Amino acid sequence: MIMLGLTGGIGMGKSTVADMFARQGVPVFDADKVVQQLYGPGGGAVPEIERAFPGTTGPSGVSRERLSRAVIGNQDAMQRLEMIVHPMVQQHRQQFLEQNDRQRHRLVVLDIPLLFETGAHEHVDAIAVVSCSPDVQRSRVLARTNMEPEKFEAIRARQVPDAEKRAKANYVIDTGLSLQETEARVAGLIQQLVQQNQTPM
Ligand SMILES: CC(C)(COP(=O)(O)OP(=O)(O)OC[C@H]1O[C@@H](n2cnc3c(N)ncnc32)[C@H](O)[C@@H]1O)[C@@H](O)C(=O)NCCC(=O)NCCS
Ligand SMILES: Nc1ncnc2c1ncn2[C@@H]1O[C@H](COP(=O)(O)OP(=O)(O)OP(=O)(O)O)[C@@H](O)[C@H]1O
Repeated sequence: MIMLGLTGGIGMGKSTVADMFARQGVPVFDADKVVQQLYGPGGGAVPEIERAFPGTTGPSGVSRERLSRAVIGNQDAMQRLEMIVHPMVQQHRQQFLEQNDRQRHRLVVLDIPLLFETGAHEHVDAIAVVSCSPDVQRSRVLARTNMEPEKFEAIRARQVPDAEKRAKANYVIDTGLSLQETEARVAGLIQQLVQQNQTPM
């Protein structure tokens, strides 16, 4: 089974591209989705987050708005949050891999926003990075609700720069194109990876 790590800076199109893989039948592990579950009502991270950052959770789980205010731009706080969340995400990833290995899938995608930052890139077989120009990235991100230029810059400052990611990647997926064109490239990449791994289904 080939494990393809998929990553990219904020707003570069990682979730959109991960959906393209999933639509074409490739199992996708979505780290952000796991975090959403962990933060939801009764989620596994809620009690520890409340202990570390009092007042940031409630009956519907973690308030991302309040948690953002407590951690973004504060290195120590962000690190404490990561020490709570990342081991939980890793555990879910392990379960996903074991399940798909048993089912003998030839290719799986691990959609991990912080692939390099967390060292997860050392545990995958190949790396694909989604990338577009800084202008396109910025305009996509600032179009979101709950996003201001300062928050965008603070998040970006914590991420490995795009050029460095591209240099370390085996494949760069251009998301500055039309959705159709990017999807066609994803299809080509799947074909190439599956052909390389000729183990029986
Ligand atoms: C800081 C939080 C509350 C902000 O929530 P919000 O809903 O506003 O933003 P969202 O989660 O969509 O993230 C926006 C962008 O920031 C990036 N990002 C998230 N956490 C981090 C981090 N610890 N370091 C660098 N970039 C990060 C994401 O990849 C994305 O590109 C949230 O991102 C969080 O709890 N992060 C810690 C958990 C984590 O590291 N998640 C990343 C994947 S495991
Ligand atoms: N060719 C393309 N490939 C990917 N996304 C595109 C493309 N063209 C336009 N978009 C748009 O760009 C946006 C990318 O957002 P997306 O949520 O996928 O980014 P992300 O990298 O997952 O963000 P974050 O890291 O903040 O979670 C979407 O609204 C998507 O429709």
